[in-house]
Amino acid sequence: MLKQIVLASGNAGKLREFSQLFNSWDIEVLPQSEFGVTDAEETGLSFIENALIKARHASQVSGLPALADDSGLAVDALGGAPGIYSARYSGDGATDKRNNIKLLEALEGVEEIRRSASFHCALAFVRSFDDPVPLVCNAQWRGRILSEPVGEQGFGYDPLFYVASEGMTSAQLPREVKNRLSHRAQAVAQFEVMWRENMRGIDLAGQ
Ligand SMILES: O=c1nc[nH]c2c1ncn2[C@H]1C[C@H](O)[C@@H](COP(=O)(O)OP(=O)(O)OP(=O)(O)O)O1
Ligand SMILES: [Mg+2]
Repeated sequence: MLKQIVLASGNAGKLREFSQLFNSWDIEVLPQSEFGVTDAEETGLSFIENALIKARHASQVSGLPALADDSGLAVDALGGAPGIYSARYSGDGATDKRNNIKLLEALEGVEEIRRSASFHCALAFVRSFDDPVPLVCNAQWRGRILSEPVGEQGFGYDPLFYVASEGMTSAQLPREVKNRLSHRAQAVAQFEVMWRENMRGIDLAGQ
């Protein structure tokens, strides 16, 4: 029987990537919206704390195991900002576009060699809302922030994130390439190892 887990995210770009990343798994990963789960307040001080908050919230509302992703962009020249505040960087009513504009303003005049940055992704998986032994993983992807957006694919800060090994931004990468290299892809690969070690033979919420 197909096992169901809730994906604790309201971000359409992430949900698209996860549906591809989990494509070959024998579990059904359903977005939190299908269970009426609304956004949790991200009050943590780290990606992993926020991922846990989101996963526990989605599990509590849905009654199912839940997986959450908390991710963001840390720019070295900005002391790691916007970091866990990446989605809220441009304040109330923040959008990807406004966040990108704010980032370009913050980096105005900063020379190319000092524009290094990392995407971070923390994943948290809980079997139930009060799971005392969640599965957690963390990964990062190094790049450099361009001076103007390039590319139409992906979401968030992708048009500004230049990936040297590919010679293009993550918004220009074919999605299967982003889904091989990205912080999220690497975190899911770690998660797959943990899943195999920890979940073998475990009944998911009695399913
Ligand atoms: O691969 C990525 N490519 C580009 N940008 C990215 C990526 N991964 C995270 N990001 C940016 C988007 C957002 O500004 C922040 C995530 O914030 P984060 O709170 O984890 O997600 P969110 O609020 O959009 O949705 P949700 O919390 O429901 O999962 O980092
Ligand atoms: Mg969020």
